[in-house]
Amino acid sequence: MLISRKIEIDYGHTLPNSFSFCNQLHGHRGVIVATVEGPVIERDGDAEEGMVMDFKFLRQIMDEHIHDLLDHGFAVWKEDKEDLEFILRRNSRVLVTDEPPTAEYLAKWAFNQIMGKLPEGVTLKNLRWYETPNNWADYDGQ
Ligand SMILES: Nc1nc2c(c(=O)[nH]1)N=C([C@H](O)[C@H](O)COP(=O)(O)OP(=O)(O)OP(=O)(O)O)CN2
Repeated sequence: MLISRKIEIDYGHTLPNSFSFCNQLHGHRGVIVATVEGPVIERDGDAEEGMVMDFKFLRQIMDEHIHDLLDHGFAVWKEDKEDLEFILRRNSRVLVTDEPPTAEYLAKWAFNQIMGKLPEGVTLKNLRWYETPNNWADYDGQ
């Protein structure tokens, strides 16, 4: 059985080599959807009986390992020296990325952030990162 949980964060980024306005310092209301798979718990009297896992716990994992690292923060590429220097001076919440902080990169980053944090028997199947309501990336670990 698959279940999904969505969280939303506000973050800034820039793609310095982009030919479009994405090369500006700008922000997004990111929407992040984690889809996990596991058996439905059937233990009588278990607080999670009838669930793959409690949505509440999935949210806690996403909040701690994604939201709390980037919400109201800025994702900046390590090679983008000029912006990196400014952002590190200006912001206390900064995600320094190995590659340009595209939706693709952030989907992979978020997947890896929560992959090993799930309960036994529950696996992360997909991480969807909406950069805008119309633009998103999916990462399934491949
Ligand atoms: N494959 C990717 N393409 C682009 C990315 C990306 O992460 N992966 N990012 C950007 C920009 O950061 C930009 O924020 C998105 O630009 P745009 O397509 O103009 O988004 P809009 O929300 O303005 O588009 P709508 O169609 O109005 O939703 C660019 N490309």
